[in-house]
Amino acid sequence: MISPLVGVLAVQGDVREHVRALEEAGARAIGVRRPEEISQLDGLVLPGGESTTIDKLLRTFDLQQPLRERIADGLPVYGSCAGMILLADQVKDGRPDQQTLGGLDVTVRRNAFGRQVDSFETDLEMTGIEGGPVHAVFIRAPWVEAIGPDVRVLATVPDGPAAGRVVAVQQGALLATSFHPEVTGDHRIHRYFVTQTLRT
Ligand SMILES: NC(=O)CC[C@H](N)C(=O)O
Repeated sequence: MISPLVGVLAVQGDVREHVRALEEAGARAIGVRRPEEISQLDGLVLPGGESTTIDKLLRTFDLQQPLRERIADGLPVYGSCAGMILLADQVKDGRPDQQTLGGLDVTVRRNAFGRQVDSFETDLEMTGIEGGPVHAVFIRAPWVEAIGPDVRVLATVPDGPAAGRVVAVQQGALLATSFHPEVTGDHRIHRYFVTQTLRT
């Protein structure tokens, strides 16, 4: 079986960690920063970083339109943190001129966990991920505030001040987490995503 080719958007953010995690999950992984690199992909990861910066660079590098087209065509995409914001149709607390790629029928709130708990870690159960809880690392993370009818909630914060907040969702080929599995050495979410790229 030929392993799928999964791109990691490489304009800003923690690209290398995702490339490594995807390779360990059985994919061929490449950094993507040019429009002509998009058509060959079987899947794409939008990494964490700063969504306003990534948005600007997507437009500068003429990547926004081709990416929107491939997302509309059903390209499997996994967005983590800033990547979740980029996939969301609606953003609260974004910059006034902030745009997204969209496709995921959700409203996310940027930097939602507030200043006191900018960054935190917790263990959570995630639908579709077997073998026990996932260690979730949140870094100035968004959460999901509203979801459309076709969106499945895969994980919520189990306890603490943000208990019940939605932090992992899926809609068809689009997967998004508020947290960063690429920094934990646990590649089950990347494996889950790579499996999704084989289905389409
Ligand atoms: N770790 C992250 O990706 C942080 C996301 C960042 N706060 C943003 O709004 O884009």
